[in-house]
Amino acid sequence: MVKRNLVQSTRSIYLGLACLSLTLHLLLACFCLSVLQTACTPPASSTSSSIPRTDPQSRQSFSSPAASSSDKLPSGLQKANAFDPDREKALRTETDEEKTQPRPENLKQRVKGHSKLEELFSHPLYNLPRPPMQQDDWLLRVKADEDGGDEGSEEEEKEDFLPHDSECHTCRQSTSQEEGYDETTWTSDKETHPPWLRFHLGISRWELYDRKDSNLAQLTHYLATQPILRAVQKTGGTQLKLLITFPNYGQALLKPLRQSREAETDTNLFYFSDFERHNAEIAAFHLDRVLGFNRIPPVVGRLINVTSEVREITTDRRLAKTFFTSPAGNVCFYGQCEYYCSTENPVCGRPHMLEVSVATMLPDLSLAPRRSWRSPWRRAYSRTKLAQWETNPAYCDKVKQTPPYNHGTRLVDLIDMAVLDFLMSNMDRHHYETFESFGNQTFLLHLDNGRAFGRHSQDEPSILAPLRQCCRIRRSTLLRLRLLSLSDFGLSEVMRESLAQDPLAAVAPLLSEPHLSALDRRLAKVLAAVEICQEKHTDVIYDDLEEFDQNFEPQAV
Ligand SMILES: Nc1ncnc2c1ncn2[C@@H]1O[C@H](COP(=O)(O)OP(=O)(O)OP(=O)(O)O)[C@@H](O)[C@H]1O
Ligand SMILES: [Mn+2]
Repeated sequence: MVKRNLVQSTRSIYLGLACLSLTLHLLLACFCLSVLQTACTPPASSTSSSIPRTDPQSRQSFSSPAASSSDKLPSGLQKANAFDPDREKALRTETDEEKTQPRPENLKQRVKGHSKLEELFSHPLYNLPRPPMQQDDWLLRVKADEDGGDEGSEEEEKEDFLPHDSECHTCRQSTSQEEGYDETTWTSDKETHPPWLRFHLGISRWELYDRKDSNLAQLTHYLATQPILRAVQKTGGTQLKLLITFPNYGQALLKPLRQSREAETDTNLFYFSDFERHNAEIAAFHLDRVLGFNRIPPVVGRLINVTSEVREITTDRRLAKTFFTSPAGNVCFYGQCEYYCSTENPVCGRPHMLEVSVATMLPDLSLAPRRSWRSPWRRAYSRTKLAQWETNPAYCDKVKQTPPYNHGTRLVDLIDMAVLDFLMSNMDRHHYETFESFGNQTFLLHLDNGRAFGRHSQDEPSILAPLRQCCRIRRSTLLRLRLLSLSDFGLSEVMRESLAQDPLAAVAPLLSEPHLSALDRRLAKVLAAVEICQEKHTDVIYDDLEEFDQNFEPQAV
């Protein structure tokens, strides 16, 4: 009996021990699993840093060293994280956010692969070698540190960069901190400069900007998104426009929407009476770039709140006085200027939001003076008189003998401008400007394009008078025009694609289809005009490609 009890109790002890050992094994297994999982999951910071970034600014030197080093992660490491659900989610969120942002570079990515615009820009005619740059080929230079000491010179440089307030008559001068301006930390190091300053420092004797410079996309993004700290009326010219200032002292010229994009200019209206068009300013910048000129300061479209971004912040009393609420409940203003600044011609938000064009300001005149030239093909600006060039077919012979058109590239530069203006039907090119420091050896600034793209159903042959009368054209311009007339590219197609990069394209296309097809029709007319010239003359082509390789003549061009 005693023996039987002993056997039973021994059996239960063994059973208990077996259960205990099983529990311990289970616990050990759980512990191991959890430890192993932790070892496989990267720390939070490395998860986010391995996310591919499409934002070019995150690649810039402005980003922290940690962020930039993450871009250099070996591809194997990035692959190991590919199936992390959290990371996948974060990736999706970031991509969705980016999609909603009006970033030109995002749009560019979406069309990548079959982008006619990119194909065009990769053509040798859009990548012509420039002669080596001399010091005086740059418009501005960062002041050299004469003492050799870094710290002292930084202060000096900061002051050199500060914009002068030449346009501001009614506003206060005050310290930046009070007004909400950023503290400037710019040094002679290019990487510390905001996009507007890089643009200024990149202006050369030959062009306003380098199309391939990544700063161009940053500058347009900057213009489209920076908070507006100040808005005052801009003097000069005849129509209402504002000078706006951003927190890091960048400035831009703002032109408001005054008539719908579809409205064709009344044929009975004098060319100098038409309203300016905000979309014309934007489209002109794109057209000039597509033609390979790079002579228009970058312009973007933007939706602004006229109440919070103009009325409530303006220090311009003359402007503030003209605000009112329309019977429809929209906030309107009309400002003070020569043309259309009256209650009968208000600029109105819906009820607050207004489409505008925002153009980068050129360096202040005190830093980079400009010379204004009266165009020899200027219209009479009279209701009764005709200009000389309209009545004298041999007018160009006289111009060709007159400085500065008798020497260098000035005449073909003017003809480039006439081609641009004919394509967009701009009859308002009475003057043009150049940077004084470059003398006569420089490009022409194509400023003020607000009266372009007014009519699509008609072309204006008189705008081509300089080409028809002088029978002269730059070879590189002609070859690019021929390239753009080929079905592989198509001016209207590349323009449609280029304009789709603008933030306002999300509201409505910047140029309607009839305007785009007018571009193709007019391009054919320019090429026909050159052919007629070539039938009569032998010296039509100004060969600016002579010094380069002769292979620029593409087979089909
Ligand atoms: N991006 C710019 N940066 C600096 N100055 C500019 C810029 N655009 C225009 N300006 C200057 O401002 C002046 C007026 O601008 P704009 O010609 O666009 O005005 P406007 O009212 O259309 O003139 P107009 O009535 O003569 O057509 C120009 O002559 C030029 O000197
Ligand atoms: Mn104008």
